[in-house]
Amino acid sequence: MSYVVKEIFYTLQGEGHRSGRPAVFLRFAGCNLWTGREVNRLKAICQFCDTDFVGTDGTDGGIYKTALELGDMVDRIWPDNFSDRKYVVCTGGEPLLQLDAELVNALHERGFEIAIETNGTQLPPEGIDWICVSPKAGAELNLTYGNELKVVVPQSGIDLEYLRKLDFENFYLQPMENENLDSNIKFAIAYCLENPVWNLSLQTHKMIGIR
Ligand SMILES: C[S@@+](CC[C@H](N)C(=O)[O-])C[C@H]1O[C@@H](n2cnc3c(N)ncnc32)[C@H](O)[C@@H]1O
Ligand SMILES: Nc1nc2[nH]cc(C(=O)O)c2c(=O)[nH]1
Ligand code: SF4
Ligand SMILES: [Mg+2]
Repeated sequence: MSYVVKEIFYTLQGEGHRSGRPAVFLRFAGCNLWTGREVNRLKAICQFCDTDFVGTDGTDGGIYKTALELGDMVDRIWPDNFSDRKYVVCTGGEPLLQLDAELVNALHERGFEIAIETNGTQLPPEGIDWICVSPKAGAELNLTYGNELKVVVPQSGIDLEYLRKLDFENFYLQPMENENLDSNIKFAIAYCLENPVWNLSLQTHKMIGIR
């Protein structure tokens, strides 16, 4: 199995429960909820995406022919030493269109703890260490368990009362970045204060100017 990768980079997790944690981000190309092309955005199931996941032209992007080859590249990007803290966040695009048992094994063999950021439409291979699901209105939610549920708000057609009963350890609301960001933040704050199961997740990497 080969892997189509947009980019690989080392940064701090900006969002959710583990925000602030150093991680290699492995961004796969392609998504099942949007082509990634602006001309198709308004026809997409997911219309608010903030990410360019088309093609292989990012840092260390490319088509990796084997899990071993991709595992080696991720390992090369982790700093020397600190081998007990190795952490990779698989994202995209939709990582579960490509992440398979072979790649999970290759990353584990190199000492990585493996996280995913997923839209929840696909089921994961076994062994992923940290699952963050971010459901999308109008898309089937098939992955209903994990470590964190991170809902971008507001989204019409998303039922937060239903979602908070699912089998997750942590529940986050993340304000949608668009022209209404300020009011989206206010909405998320008010909702968390009234429904304290929910915690606020801010996209901190955007505030501090890192990737
Ligand atoms: C680009 S997605 C890639 C992973 C996967 N496809 C997903 O949707 O979870 C990574 C995270 O960014 C969130 N996100 C995307 N666009 C956003 C926006 N405009 N504002 C806030 N969060 C956004 C997603 O909901 C998801 O939690
Ligand atoms: N710093 C940083 N943190 C992130 N957390 C989730 C991201 C993503 O695009 O999946 C992301 C990202 O793109 N950058
Ligand atoms: S599901 Fe994720 S990657 Fe796909 S378009 Fe939506 S936010 Fe972007
Ligand atoms: Mg991002």
